[in-house]
Amino acid sequence: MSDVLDRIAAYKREDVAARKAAVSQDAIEARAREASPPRGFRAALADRFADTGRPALIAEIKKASPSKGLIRADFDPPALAQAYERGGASCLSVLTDGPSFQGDDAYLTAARAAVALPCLRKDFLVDPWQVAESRALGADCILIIMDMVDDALAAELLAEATRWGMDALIETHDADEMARAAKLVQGRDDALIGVNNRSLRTFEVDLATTEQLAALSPEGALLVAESGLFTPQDVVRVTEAGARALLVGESLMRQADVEAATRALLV
Ligand SMILES: O=P(O)(O)OC[C@@H](O)[C@@H](O)c1c[nH]c2ccccc12
Repeated sequence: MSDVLDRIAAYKREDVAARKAAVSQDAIEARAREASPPRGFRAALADRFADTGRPALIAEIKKASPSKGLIRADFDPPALAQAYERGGASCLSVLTDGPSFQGDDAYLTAARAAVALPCLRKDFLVDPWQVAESRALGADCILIIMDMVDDALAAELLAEATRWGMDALIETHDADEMARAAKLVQGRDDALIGVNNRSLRTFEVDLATTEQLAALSPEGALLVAESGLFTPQDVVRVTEAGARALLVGESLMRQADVEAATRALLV
């Protein structure tokens, strides 16, 4: 049965094939080497938690989504990046997928240039070529969605991220994916593991997902609670479950005053 994630994987593979045909591995690596050096993404999250005892925020720049349609019409990535930075975010996440999220590679580059924060390229990675491409765009961290890759591809993406000095957020949604993620990061002390509270197949959101999977997260991994966080009470709930960082998009993107909303979520 074909659902949203399968459809995204199919068009992503086509898109990447076209991009690779236009820009070789050598050419994309040359661009990656010229990019602004990586800002420590995981380190920024870990430092914030160590300093404050409170979870760090990864604030997401997201114009639209397949589940919600248009989220924010007034969309200026550099201005949003600065509002998030002033409001207390530790890192940014920028959607670059066009077809499903109305994102753009240029949004990542423009947002990152406007702030000092480390940035996650939020996209669907199905080929190691995209890791060098992400670095060439300035990304400090990539996303590995366990539901979208097999173990071998996940390991390749992670190794590429490490080779380029980037972090990788390894996203899980069920116990099987968490077990695969744990195996993937075995022996590493820099693991960054996300629990997506939203199913990318049904769009159902349940914060209990973080509570259930946190207990299965490997020792030493920095746990990120992703999606569906709207109130300070939601933040308390996932923090008590073990999350050390939060990935939040919609609830902040819907506010007129993004800086104030960011501050208010973190009280
Ligand atoms: O807008 P929300 O519910 O705060 O969610 C943000 C983020 O977690 C969500 O955009 C997301 C999590 N994992 C993803 C993978 C692909 C695209 C998007 C996502």
